[in-house]
Amino acid sequence: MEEVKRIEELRTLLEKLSYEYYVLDHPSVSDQEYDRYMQELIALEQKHPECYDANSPTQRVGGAVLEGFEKVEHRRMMLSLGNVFNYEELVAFDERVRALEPDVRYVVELKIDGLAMSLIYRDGRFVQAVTRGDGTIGEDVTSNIKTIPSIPMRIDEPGEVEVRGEVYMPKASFRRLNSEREANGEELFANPRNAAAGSVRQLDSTVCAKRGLDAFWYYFVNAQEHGIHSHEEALEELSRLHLRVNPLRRCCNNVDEIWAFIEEISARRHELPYEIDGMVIKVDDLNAQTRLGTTVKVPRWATAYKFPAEEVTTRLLDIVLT
Ligand SMILES: NC(=O)c1c(N)nc(OC2CCCC2)nc1O[C@@H]1CCC[C@@H]1O
Repeated sequence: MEEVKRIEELRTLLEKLSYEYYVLDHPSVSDQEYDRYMQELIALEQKHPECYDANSPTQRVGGAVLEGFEKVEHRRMMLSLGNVFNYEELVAFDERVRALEPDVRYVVELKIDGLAMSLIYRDGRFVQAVTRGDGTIGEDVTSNIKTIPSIPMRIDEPGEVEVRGEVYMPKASFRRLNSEREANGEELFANPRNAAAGSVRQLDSTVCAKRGLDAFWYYFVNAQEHGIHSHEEALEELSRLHLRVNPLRRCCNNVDEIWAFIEEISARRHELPYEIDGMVIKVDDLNAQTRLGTTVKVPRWATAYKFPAEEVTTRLLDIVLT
């Protein structure tokens, strides 16, 4: 009986250590100690097959190679974003919003250049990951998304929880992958976004596991049913559930505050360890979002400011030099 209790103890401990390392970036034990606990759990699980749990820390990688990806219909459409390209268009967006919501407050986030993803948890356990696809129908890429160590396999929230965010390939992973491919005479990926998309579409999750993907989560579906009233609160709730949320964001009360943040980030985006292709400006209050609604595919309560396209050379230099 002791060993079965130790299995649950180790699962909980390894989840905590994983959270500290991959989400807080503040490990409390050495890699060697982490590996010792993992080896102990693997050995105990082999002795007790009756304790098998697909959400155990030992089950992130491996499993069968898939024939293809199941199509999945999203409960709620995964929206895309309209774009603005300059200050004047940003002012026009704000005026359209303010016509309905005079006291609007925004949350401005980085626009991670990856691929949109939906995670489904049921009764506190990760059950499925689905790509955005066309917004209505996506693909089940659960086995690949399980390999991303910053994504918790268990959360402290009952019932059905869906969160959405962006899976991306950090610049360091991209450089390493392309130098390996170059050494093997393989075709290189053009950019981290393509490399992330190609990795998530691997039929063999052990390949995806080696690609060093990560993710930021930015949307709590049905947040209002969980007593959440604003986007900022939703992000804080995602953090409380141990999901990895990007801290580089700012609440803004007007266009000039938004523009100041855009200029600040634009100046330092080459230092970031991941690629961004703009900023996302969202109305903070969830009731105001509902009142503003959406068009066919994009919200009226959010827009993306896109950075001006860069010379190819600077982009390549950026990836090589940083
Ligand atoms: N790429 C991003 O970092 C990002 C973000 N920070 N926030 C959102 O908010 C969604 C919520 C409803 C409409 C857009 N979307 C993002 O990316 C979108 C998802 C689909 C197309 C864009 O990549």
